Amino acid sequence: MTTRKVLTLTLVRNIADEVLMGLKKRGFGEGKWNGFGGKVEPGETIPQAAARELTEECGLRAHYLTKVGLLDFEFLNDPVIHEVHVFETREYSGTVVETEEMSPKWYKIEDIPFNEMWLDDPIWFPWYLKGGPQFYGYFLYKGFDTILKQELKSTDLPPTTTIFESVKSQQA
Ligand SMILES: COc1nc(N)nc2c1ncn2[C@H]1C[C@H](O)[C@@H](COP(=O)(O)OP(=O)(O)OP(=O)(O)O)O1
Repeated sequence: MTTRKVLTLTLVRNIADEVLMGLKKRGFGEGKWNGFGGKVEPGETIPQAAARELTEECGLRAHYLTKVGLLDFEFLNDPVIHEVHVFETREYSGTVVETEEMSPKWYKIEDIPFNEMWLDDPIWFPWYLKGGPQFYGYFLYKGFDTILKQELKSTDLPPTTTIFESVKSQQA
């Protein structure tokens, strides 16, 4: 029987259209560049978890988060499926800082370090970058270096946005 671990992954874009990536310093995905995120804790909504993880991992507070996609990762002989909710923000406050978990760096789109990221990233990232409806992806991994099955499709859902009024009012 499988169980689902619900996780978030947030991509931050600046006015120069760069993407903030984080080099994971410990734990799952150590040594890989990724967006910012982690487990949804009891009592949190998924966007609240995404906002919290973003602040914990790179210091930024999102003014809003737009849900751009959903990714399911299954690992052969592992009953735990990673259900990863992917968000984007382009409005935030605070200063980018290195944390215990992540070393952040802005990347121009053409310089995103796909060869130092999860194998699935070069597959779905271009869908994210081109915009449009939310995407859905499924990846079956054998270990962490082989993808046995993959599916990526567009859904009919438009991107949905959660605005964090408390952050906005703190700015006023
Ligand atoms: C191969 O599967 C994955 N690919 C990609 N590109 N990203 C993934 C995959 N599986 C999970 N992720 C994302 C989702 C999260 O943003 C992180 C994992 O978060 P982490 O393990 O750090 O989350 P927590 O369990 O909350 O960890 P801490 O309690 O240590 O913060 O990677």
